[in-house]
Amino acid sequence: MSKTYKITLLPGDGIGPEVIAESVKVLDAVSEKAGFALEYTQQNAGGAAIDAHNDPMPDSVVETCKASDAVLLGAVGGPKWDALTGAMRPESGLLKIRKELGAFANLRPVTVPASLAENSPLRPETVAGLDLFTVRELTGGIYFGQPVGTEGEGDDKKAWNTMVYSVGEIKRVARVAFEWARKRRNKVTSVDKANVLEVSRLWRDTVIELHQAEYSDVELDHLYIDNAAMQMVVNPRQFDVILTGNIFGDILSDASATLGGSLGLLPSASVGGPVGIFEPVHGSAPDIAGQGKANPIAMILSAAMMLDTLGEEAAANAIRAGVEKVLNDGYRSGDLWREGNTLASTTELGDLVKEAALAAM
Ligand SMILES: NC(=O)c1ccc[n+]([C@@H]2O[C@H](COP(=O)([O-])OP(=O)(O)OC[C@H]3O[C@@H](n4cnc5c(N)ncnc54)[C@H](O)[C@@H]3O)[C@@H](O)[C@H]2O)c1
Ligand SMILES: CC(C)[C@H](C(=O)O)[C@@H](O)C(=O)O
Ligand SMILES: [Mg+2]
Repeated sequence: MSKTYKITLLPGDGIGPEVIAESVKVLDAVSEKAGFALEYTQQNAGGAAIDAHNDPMPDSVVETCKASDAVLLGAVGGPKWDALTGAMRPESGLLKIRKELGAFANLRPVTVPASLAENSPLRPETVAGLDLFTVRELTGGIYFGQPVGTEGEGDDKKAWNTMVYSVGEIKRVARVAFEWARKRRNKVTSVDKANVLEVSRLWRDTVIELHQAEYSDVELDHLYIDNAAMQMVVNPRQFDVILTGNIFGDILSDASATLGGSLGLLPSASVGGPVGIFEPVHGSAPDIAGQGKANPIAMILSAAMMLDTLGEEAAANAIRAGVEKVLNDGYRSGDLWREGNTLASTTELGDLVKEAALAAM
């Protein structure tokens, strides 16, 4: 009997459904060849769930996710729902599912194959062959801290959010970063704002203590977030694993999209709980939705990270090899296209990656 994994698909909004379809196409092909099966349950999330159920993440969807082996998520949000506030926003639905699944560590790798270096807005020699890995805390910090509120009227109207971390929250995500560093080039750069924020002072002290107690074999340094954002584009090769909090990681990981030249390339895995969520770094890209222009590679590589987590590394590696082959052969969606490349649509890229992945098995 071949192994069957239960996957919940949350395509979401905008380009979410378009890129999810390509990842499923690739997954179906490699799983069949590798001899395991994926059984999908598709549910609404974000704006699509607001439209269908008046709730961006209904409890029934959370229960389906909890009962599965992994969740593949496209993207949520868009102009249609932008006037909504608080828990009714599509983005709140995403925060809810991350929290409910205990996905406190968001892994955001960035690799730039030599063939992509010419597509980067940065110099090819700055980015060719680059390989870095951000571990972003995902269920705490200013996204979740209390109190949150708005009060008053006119010029006296105020609003506030609170950035809170406990030692326990910092330690558990820092451990993830140190463990990944040991499997990679053995270096962690912790990014904070300890020159200004109490919460960052605690972050830095806790990372230093944990490092001394359990991970002194790993090289550790610290950068302030403003400097880190600058270093990311000027000298990205200094980084191996970047460890940072929720909002700094959000910003820094979009900045890291400049390295390969597009957000449409960056996958992520949100892990730590019993069921992982595999979601591209990008959003619903309303500006290109419905036009066949979306780059499906971020979503396809997120699906590969899902297979790694399920223990199907051979199929995951074949997907990554397929993506690399297609890029080496010069195919590009519009976000990356330059003179000399071959322009490909979302579905064409999915087909090409599928064939190249199968050939790599
Ligand atoms: N994980 C998520 O669900 C997620 C992440 C980020 C933003 N969002 C939401 O998405 C909506 C749009 O946000 P935004 O415009 O700030 O960010 P975005 O990531 O959707 O788009 C930013 C830019 O990158 C481009 N882009 C993104 N993904 C691409 C892809 N796969 N292929 C080609 N180009 C791509 C877009 O066209 C756009 O120009 C908002 O509602 C936001 O809250 C959701
Ligand atoms: C849509 C939003 C809630 C989300 C985040 O900030 O975490 C997104 O920007 C991301 O990077 O996954
Ligand atoms: Mg983001």
